[in-house]
Amino acid sequence: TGSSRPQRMLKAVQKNATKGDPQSVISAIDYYCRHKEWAMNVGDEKGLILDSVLTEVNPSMALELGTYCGYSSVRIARLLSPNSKLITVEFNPAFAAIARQIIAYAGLQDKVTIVEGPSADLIPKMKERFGLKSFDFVFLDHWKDRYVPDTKLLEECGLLKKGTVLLADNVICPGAPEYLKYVRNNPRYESRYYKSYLEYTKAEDGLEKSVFLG
Ligand SMILES: O=C(NCCCCCn1ccnc1)c1cc(-c2ccc(F)cc2)cc(O)c1O
Ligand SMILES: [Mg+2]
Repeated sequence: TGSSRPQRMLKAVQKNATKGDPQSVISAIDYYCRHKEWAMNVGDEKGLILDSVLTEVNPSMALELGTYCGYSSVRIARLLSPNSKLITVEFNPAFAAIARQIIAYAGLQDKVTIVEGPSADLIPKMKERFGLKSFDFVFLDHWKDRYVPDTKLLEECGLLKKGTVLLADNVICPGAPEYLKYVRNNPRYESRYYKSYLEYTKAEDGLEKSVFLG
């Protein structure tokens, strides 16, 4: 059997990026996925919006739901202050194995913890496992029908505090209509849509930024 798309992406990073240089890892993946083989990374255009929101929030504790190959983990971790951390949740062990190698290649392994398993099971264990009180920033990029239940779970587990920023990928394509309804009609959130494009394509997509009001 041949290689997988994530394995080919890792090879492209090892071939074209410089070890310990996160920006070169990001550029190598974006080049590969734009010119060789599409893949579901947040990508360079939506990535710039992610960067700007991150710089504004400057989180101490960040959570990512949906690691895939670690592209957005690298984008997030490269912008974190010293002693700040990213926890990223991946359901698929094969994805997690590649992500671990790509994050390590970028030299960001000390800032990122990858946890494997269903977010529904892992979220309620976060406080005890990582000794954390709450997250300042959450990037939602996993199964689109899990955005609402996992947001409710984060609320119920007391993992959101006043001012926590949720940023959701793909709210247009593939789409997360229930999530948009949930955060936009909810007095506990202040929401805003950032129009952009589906990674490496001309199709519309965008990010929804929602501030938890406590
Ligand atoms: O499905 C996506 N992501 C979830 C992957 C599995 C998550 C597993 N997991 C991790 C933790 N808990 C569960 C996704 C899809 C697309 C897309 C867009 C157009 C198209 F034609 C095909 C696909 C674009 C994205 O940007 C995406 O993020
Ligand atoms: Mg996505």
